[in-house]
Amino acid sequence: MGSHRNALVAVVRQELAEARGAARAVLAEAESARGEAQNRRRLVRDAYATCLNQLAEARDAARRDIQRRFQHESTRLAGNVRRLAAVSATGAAGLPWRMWAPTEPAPGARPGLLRIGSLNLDDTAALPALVPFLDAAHLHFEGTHPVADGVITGLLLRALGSSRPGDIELTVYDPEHLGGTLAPFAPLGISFVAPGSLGATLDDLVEHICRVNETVLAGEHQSLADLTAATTGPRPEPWRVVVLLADPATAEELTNAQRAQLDRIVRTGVACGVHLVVRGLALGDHPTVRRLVVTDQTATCDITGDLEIRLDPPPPADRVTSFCRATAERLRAGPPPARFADLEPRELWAESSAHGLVAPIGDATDGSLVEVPLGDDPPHALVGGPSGSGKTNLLYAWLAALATRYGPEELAFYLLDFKEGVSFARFVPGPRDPAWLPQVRLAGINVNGDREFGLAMLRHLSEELRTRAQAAKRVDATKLAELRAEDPTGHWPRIVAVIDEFQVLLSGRDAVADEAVTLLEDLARRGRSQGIHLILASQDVSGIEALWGRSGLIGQFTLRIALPKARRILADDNLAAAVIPRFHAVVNTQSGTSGANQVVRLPDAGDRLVWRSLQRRLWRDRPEGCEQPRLFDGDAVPRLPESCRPSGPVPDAAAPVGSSPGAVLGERIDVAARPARLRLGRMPGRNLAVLGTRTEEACDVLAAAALSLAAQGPAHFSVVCLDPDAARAAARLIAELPSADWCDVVPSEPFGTIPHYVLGYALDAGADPAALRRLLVEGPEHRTHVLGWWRSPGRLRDSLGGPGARLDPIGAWVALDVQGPDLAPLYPQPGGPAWYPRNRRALFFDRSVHRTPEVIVPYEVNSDHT
Ligand SMILES: Nc1ncnc2c1ncn2[C@@H]1O[C@H](COP(=O)(O)OP(=O)(O)OP(=O)(O)O)[C@@H](O)[C@H]1O
Repeated sequence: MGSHRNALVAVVRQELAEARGAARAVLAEAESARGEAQNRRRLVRDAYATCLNQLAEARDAARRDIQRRFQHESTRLAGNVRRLAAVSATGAAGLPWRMWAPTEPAPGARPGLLRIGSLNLDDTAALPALVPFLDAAHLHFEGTHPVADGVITGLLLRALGSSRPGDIELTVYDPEHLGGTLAPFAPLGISFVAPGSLGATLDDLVEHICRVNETVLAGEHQSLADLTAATTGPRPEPWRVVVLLADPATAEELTNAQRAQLDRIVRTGVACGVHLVVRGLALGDHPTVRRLVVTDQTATCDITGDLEIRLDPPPPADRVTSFCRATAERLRAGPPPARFADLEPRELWAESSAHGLVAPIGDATDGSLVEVPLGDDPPHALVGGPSGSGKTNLLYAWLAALATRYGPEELAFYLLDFKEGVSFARFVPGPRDPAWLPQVRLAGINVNGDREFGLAMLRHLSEELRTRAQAAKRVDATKLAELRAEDPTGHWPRIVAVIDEFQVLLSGRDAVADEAVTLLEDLARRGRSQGIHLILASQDVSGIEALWGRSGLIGQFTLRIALPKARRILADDNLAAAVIPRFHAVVNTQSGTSGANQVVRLPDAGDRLVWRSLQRRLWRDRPEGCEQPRLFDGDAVPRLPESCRPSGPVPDAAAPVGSSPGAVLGERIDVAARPARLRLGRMPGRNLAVLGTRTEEACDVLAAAALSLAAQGPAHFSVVCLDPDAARAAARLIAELPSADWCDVVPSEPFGTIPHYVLGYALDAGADPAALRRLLVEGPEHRTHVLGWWRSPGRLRDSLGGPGARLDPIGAWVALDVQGPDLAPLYPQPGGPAWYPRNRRALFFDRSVHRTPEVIVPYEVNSDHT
């Protein structure tokens, strides 16, 4: 029993021990799980906190970024809007009242927007609040009447101030105050509609719209705005602005018929330039109606939605009145004359000159531009007016109008001014401005002493005429348009040759005048069909009279332009030029007959800066290969071209010698500015005498001749200088020549294997006559030539042996300050050439090539060596 119990106890004990052990294990496991869970919870808590922090940071960063972007974008957009506003409401349309002044619109500019106040957006500077009006909208106001009236006053002043006087006709219906609300505008001659006459006014407006549609737009244009944009010149019809300031009681008085008329105007008015500004009357819905609701100092507009507009104060009444008075005064005086810029076309170089040249030179008294034609009829123009009457100005205006319409492929200018002055110098590159007018091929300035250059230009044009006539003949064309059609790839621009003070060319009974008249007659007669047009201008009635004597010539100049007080430009019984005011001109395309006059107001085209900016624009657009014009400046001394100087290695004595090297003596007075050359072949008489007392010029002629000869091949030079004043120039020349020696006397053994040139300075001062004679007579056969300077033809003869000495060995001469008759012994015709010495000009005669002598300009050779 006892053992049984003990065994049971042991079993129980065992089981209890096991259960305790199991419970302990479970407990340990639970505790470890709990520790783990607690750990996880801590981790999750920590992560959660971190996450919250990170999210807060990210949110703050995103918010800051959004705010920055918003700020940036709103500033940018506001800037855009401000810039847009600035171009949409320029000058009088947008300036604050304290700075306000009327501004004339640019030609062809469309009306913009008008400022009424400002828009305040968060964080950005205020933006201007603008509304459309002319050519765009009717305006309808609701709200406080006095505030609306102030806004209307401002809008009207801005619209009037940014358009031309007379471009807006104002009608006011103001039954409450009988016109008093807009009384400051009264000086403009506005129509006030009496109470009870509104119906008639609306009927009038409807009729006006019908008329504009029928006769002005005529189905060809959608609106007056389109028509104005398509044409140059003033607006065909003024805008009609009708202000209706009613009160609700009046509104009820509108009859059904009146309401219907008002609705018609709302629908059709804007296209025909009729605009309503209405306060106190209902206006039907239409896309052209803009609605503004005004309260005390603020407004909203359907364009800007809910944004609040802070209204500008109304303009001061005295400013409105003074503006209206000034405008009325300007209206009475007529429109201001066209400005230089008004002559410019909408598009540069868009015209073809195939059928002629048409360009405005100014405007008529009604403001429309007056276009002057040149082509088959009229082909040439005669311009006249006394000194200071504005001829140069007129030519500037005309040339600018032509040069902006016709590109260099269509038009070429040849410009010559015989006045003392440089009026055409602005068209060619200068020291301060490298630009030139791309159409100008040639410009002559300070030409008054050099009639030969006028002749050279006429010869050049004559040559061009011949080329064109031949080309036309080949393709059976009778005029330029046909030639251009047959030869589309050819370069056949119309040529306009302007000769200011042309009478200088024709004055005098000499060979220059005779040839000039012959060439002018030919150009005038045949130039018409070949696209060569002459514009002759003169202040001198005797010059014009010289033309009247030549009916063959004057008859071709059917276009006449007479400036104030011009005489004999128009027909004798046509007195228009005597009565026109300053800065006006009479344009007459019927040879000046009375009845064909057109009076033109000329713009001021003289401003150098304005001209320069126009010319720069044209110059930048010049086609590739457009060459710089040839400038002949009578006051400039040309430099010996580098190509005429020896350069590089000394010519090899074994190199071939040309059969007749050419000595360059000076610049020819011709269009190409070629050097005048004397051929020195192996023939008798191939020597040169430079005659005259002007040491410097004589030295320059000899130096240019010697240097140019040295540049052409191997040659030896012997320099004999018998005048101490020329010694310096002679020494300088020797220094530059590749092979030269200084001789005290004329060389006695002159003949060698290469050409030998004896340069004699002041040979009349004691050269041995026999040696000199032998050299002159026998030298050329042996390629030895004398290039000598004698101070007069008499002393030349003396140095060759005295009164009986023959001058045949002198085959060519250059005369400086020697009178024509003194040259008779060296000239084939009795009496000598017609020559009156001029500074820095010389007469060159080569017996073997010249029929008559040629005027040349001695080159400056050594100015850089002193
Ligand atoms: N339409 C114009 N508007 C304003 N000023 C003008 C106008 N036409 C000419 N002038 C001015 O009048 C002056 C004389 O004009 P311009 O030099 O053209 O006359 P001109 O007949 O060529 O005189 P001249 O033959 O003596 O040179 C210049 O100062 C010029 O600026």
